[in-house]
Amino acid sequence: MPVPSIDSLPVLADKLESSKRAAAYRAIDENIDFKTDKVIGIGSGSTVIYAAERLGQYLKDSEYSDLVSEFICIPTGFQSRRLILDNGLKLGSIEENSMIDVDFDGADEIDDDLNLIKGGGACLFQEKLVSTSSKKFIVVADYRKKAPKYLSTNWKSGIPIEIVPSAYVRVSDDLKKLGAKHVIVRQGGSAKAGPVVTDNNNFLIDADFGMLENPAQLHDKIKALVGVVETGLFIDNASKAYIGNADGTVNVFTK
Ligand SMILES: O=C(CO)[C@H](O)[C@H](O)COP(=O)(O)O
Repeated sequence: MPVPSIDSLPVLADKLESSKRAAAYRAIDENIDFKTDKVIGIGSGSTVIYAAERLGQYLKDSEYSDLVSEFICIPTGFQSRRLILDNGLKLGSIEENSMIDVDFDGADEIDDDLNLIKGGGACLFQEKLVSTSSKKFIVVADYRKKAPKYLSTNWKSGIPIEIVPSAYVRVSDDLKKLGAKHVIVRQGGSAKAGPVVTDNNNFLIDADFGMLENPAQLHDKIKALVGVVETGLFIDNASKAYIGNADGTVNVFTK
């Protein structure tokens, strides 16, 4: 079955979903070299669902199927493993494939320099492991994610930080000393009494530092705290961002 052209797709009733699908489909169409790429990163969240779906469409197209069936897809967590398997793609591990050709992932906020806040879906450590192991890291997102200037303008939940569970009091105190206005250990809400536990059996802290004029410097300071595994600030990592609009058009930002 040939890969459907983006223009021929039925319009989705939900404009936000349309924008995510348009961004992810175009990102896949324009950033995989089907002849030379072999190892593909598949991130987490609701937008990357459409990236895995598009790759699944290529798998069913006889012109591409032999090549795509040989692709090894590297997940960034439990949800992304399922996306790979549910779309018929070959699941691989980062232990066996430490060099990734191209990675597709979502973001919670994106600034003009393509610095990102990630971790809204609690997968930031594996997302960073995969994105920083990739020759190209392509961000797929909807129109709500572009910061007018500074990160933490639209994303108000704070910077997600993965921490070793026993260090949560110490790291919370240290983050306040670094200037965080509000620090919480992320809770499971009605789905779980107590903290969210990541795919790596760690906790997450969301730390609100207000708008970030120098995200690189803040990342370095947080990363240096004892107990911090990784921060959700992705600095100088993304190669391009595909941001879908409500009308189905897509803006592409390049570094
Ligand atoms: O960082 C993430 C998960 O840890 C996601 O990529 C981020 O939250 C974006 O998700 P969505 O595409 O659902 O907006």
